[in-house]
Amino acid sequence: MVEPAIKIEDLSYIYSPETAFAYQALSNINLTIQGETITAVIGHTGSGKSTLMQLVDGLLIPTNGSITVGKVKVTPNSSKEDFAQLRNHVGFVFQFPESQLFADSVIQDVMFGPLNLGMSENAARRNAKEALERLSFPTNLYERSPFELSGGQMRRVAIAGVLAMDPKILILDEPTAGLDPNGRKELMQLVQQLHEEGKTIILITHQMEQVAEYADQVVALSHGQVAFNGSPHELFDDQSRLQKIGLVAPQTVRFAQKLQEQGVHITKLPMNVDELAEEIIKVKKGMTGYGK
Ligand SMILES: Nc1ncnc2c1ncn2[C@@H]1O[C@H](COP(=O)(O)OP(=O)(O)OP(=O)(O)O)[C@@H](O)[C@H]1O
Repeated sequence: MVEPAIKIEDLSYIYSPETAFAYQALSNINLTIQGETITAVIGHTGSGKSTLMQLVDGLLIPTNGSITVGKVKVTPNSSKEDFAQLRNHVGFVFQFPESQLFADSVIQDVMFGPLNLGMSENAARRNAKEALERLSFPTNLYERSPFELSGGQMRRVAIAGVLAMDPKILILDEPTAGLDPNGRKELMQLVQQLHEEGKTIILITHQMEQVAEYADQVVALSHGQVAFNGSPHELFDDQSRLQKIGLVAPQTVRFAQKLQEQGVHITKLPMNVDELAEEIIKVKKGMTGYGK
């Protein structure tokens, strides 16, 4: 059994506390995220997803409660070193991470994080090359300015910069935003591959298709609280709960539910197109059918 990667207990966060602008963004969050899983964090705009993930990455200090990642536990009274340790375990790929590229060359940009962690020049270069290779980034572009690259290539360089630090946990904030369909598919294949290599992945997303297809666990936030925590199947199976949190099931699920309304027996809610096709083939072969 894999250890929990992240344990969040009674976590609250208030922006600008004790001022006229004080705003409670998170209240009493209790969550466990298992290691080596893909967890989707979803919820309406302003529900608190980014705030929660910045806390998990040690970029914000909790107002109350605690976050434990491996042997590191941070509370409102933890030291700067504790927060720095948390950041060593967790890599955060921000939305549109390419906007944070800055170095003169691709390789220099990707080496920045490892060097910052105190690695030697050689070790940082090795890690950077490995990360770029893993992202199938062309070697002949390593010395190119990141600003001369295409949008998809820039995104890869930015992600490589985080991977080069080899974090056990990887948070990706809307990683496919702004990419074309091919770019989206390639990026999600990479996410799947990193997961298979043992990384714990947290995906902040508004795309229910991604949740259904890739997530093992889904955490839905609503107004700074956990409104749902379970499997995608459990989430999409309960239409009234979905409506209450303001979410819409992915098309494959809605299609199957429409068939169910017509009396067609569906053996399993399909989480992707392949599973939907399987269900339709079963109906066609008469293995299932009306009301069976
Ligand atoms: N620096 C800040 N100061 C004050 N309030 C903030 C700050 N950052 C975020 N908030 C507020 O906290 C709440 C949660 O914001 P957060 O960015 O975590 O939501 P989100 O779910 O990530 O939204 P989105 O999907 O739009 O990215 C929102 O009401 C937001 O306006």
